[in-house]
Amino acid sequence: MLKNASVKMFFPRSLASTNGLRLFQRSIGSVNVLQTLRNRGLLAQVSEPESLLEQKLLNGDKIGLYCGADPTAKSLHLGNLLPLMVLLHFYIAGHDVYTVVGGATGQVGDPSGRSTERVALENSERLSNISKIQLQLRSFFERGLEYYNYKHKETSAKIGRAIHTNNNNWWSDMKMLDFLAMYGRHIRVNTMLSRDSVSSRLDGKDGIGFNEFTYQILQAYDFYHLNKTCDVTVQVGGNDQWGNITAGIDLIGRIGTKSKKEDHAFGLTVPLLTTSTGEKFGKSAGNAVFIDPQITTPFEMYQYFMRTTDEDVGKLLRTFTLLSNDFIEETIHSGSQNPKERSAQKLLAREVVDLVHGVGRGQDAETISEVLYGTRKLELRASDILRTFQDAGILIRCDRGLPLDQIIVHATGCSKSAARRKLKQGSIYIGPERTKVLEYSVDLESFYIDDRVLILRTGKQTCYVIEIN
Ligand SMILES: Nc1ncnc2c1ncn2[C@@H]1O[C@H](COP(=O)(O)OP(=O)(O)OP(=O)(O)O)[C@@H](O)[C@H]1O
Ligand SMILES: N[C@@H](Cc1ccc(O)cc1)C(=O)O
Repeated sequence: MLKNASVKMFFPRSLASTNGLRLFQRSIGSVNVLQTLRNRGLLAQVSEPESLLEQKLLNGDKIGLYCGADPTAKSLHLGNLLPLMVLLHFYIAGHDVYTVVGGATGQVGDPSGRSTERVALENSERLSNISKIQLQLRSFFERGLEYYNYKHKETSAKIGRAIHTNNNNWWSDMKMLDFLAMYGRHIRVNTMLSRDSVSSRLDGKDGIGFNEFTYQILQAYDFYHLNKTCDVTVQVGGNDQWGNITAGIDLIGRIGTKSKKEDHAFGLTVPLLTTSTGEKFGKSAGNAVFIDPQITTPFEMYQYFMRTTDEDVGKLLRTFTLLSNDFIEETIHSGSQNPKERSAQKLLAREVVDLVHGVGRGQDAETISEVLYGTRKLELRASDILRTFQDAGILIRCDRGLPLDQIIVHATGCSKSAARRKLKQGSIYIGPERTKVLEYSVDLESFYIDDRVLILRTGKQTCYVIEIN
């Protein structure tokens, strides 16, 4: 949580509002979604025959796609959103998307991309993670659609269906003997051994546990099950999931389904979002930005994107928003005339917060940023400031009539003598105009915004918003 907004400085200026069709990704309909994804840098690998999938899309065929997430944490993070963005593009183009929370697979542990075995979670923790992640998956598509509709006012898009499920639904009644008898012969151990997630562990001194070794079979069967029961033909995941996804394609290919023998299953992977040092951005690397507002507040997410470098901002705008590539290019080009404004970063931060936390939350985060950083003359009303700071959990309350030294003590937690020292040293500024004050006995009334809000700055870096009751 943000602790009363101790801040790093950046100085964005407001960018003109981005509503309107011109700015936005068009409804895709029979347009080739694969090409859209490629243009946005959202495709790492597509399984063959790629041209067949492309043709289906161009024919206007409706397809079913899925992506899974294991309940290994309380919350999804930004890295997990990449494959979900791919599903969102298909969803708004009229295709059906399925999400699978790994109630069953989460008990086993995916070895993909890891050099050590996962630590098993307590049942209670896993169950709690499952319900939180299910809610997040549902809300991602609801908010994604809301975000899309808000911007794309001209036509009602041809939306598909978003269906959310848990692989425990089909694994809980599965008997081991039945599974081995029915599917064991279709699964080749030599292929399993050759997958990166397994082969990379075979030479290490700890090897790999049987649980993690069999993980690919579970995910392969999930794909087979969804293919058979819901007509899902495409699985989407991060590029580290390629082995598990192709295991599913192999299984579907070997067993086939009577009704649609000619039907192929496909895999699409997204490039892994990495840190500047090339590490996968996620839970295991401990560098995740979570989408649960209790863990990473919308304002912290906004700040995270505001810190994007000029080199990365275009890529992230294409990845994490539905704004059209033309509009993104235009923004970056006009932003480069005045780099201090960081207008592309500001657009990115506002759009992603809107998409993840709901339309309007990006503007709220921008409001907080303007108050905290005093980037321009403050024209906000007290009610807007109070609501946004209250929602962000960083509003401080004080009784009317308290002298300034006591307000400083209350806001910062320092001692009364330290507060008076700060005043004497000239490091206290108050009010929207950042007026330097040296005396604790100063009359505060004239510095209040709408007679209810006091902005207090201690030094250049830290700002507090105080509601005067
Ligand atoms: N940094 C990332 N970039 C792109 N996709 C990612 C990233 N991190 C996770 N994913 C994808 O999100 C989906 C769900 O992943 P999962 O729930 O296992 O999270 P994870 O962060 O990969 O977990 P862990 O770090 O514990 O391995 C998978 O398809 C995975 O490839
Ligand atoms: N193995 C995936 C999660 C997943 C689970 C079940 C599936 O059917 C698909 C994907 C991961 O760890 O990222």
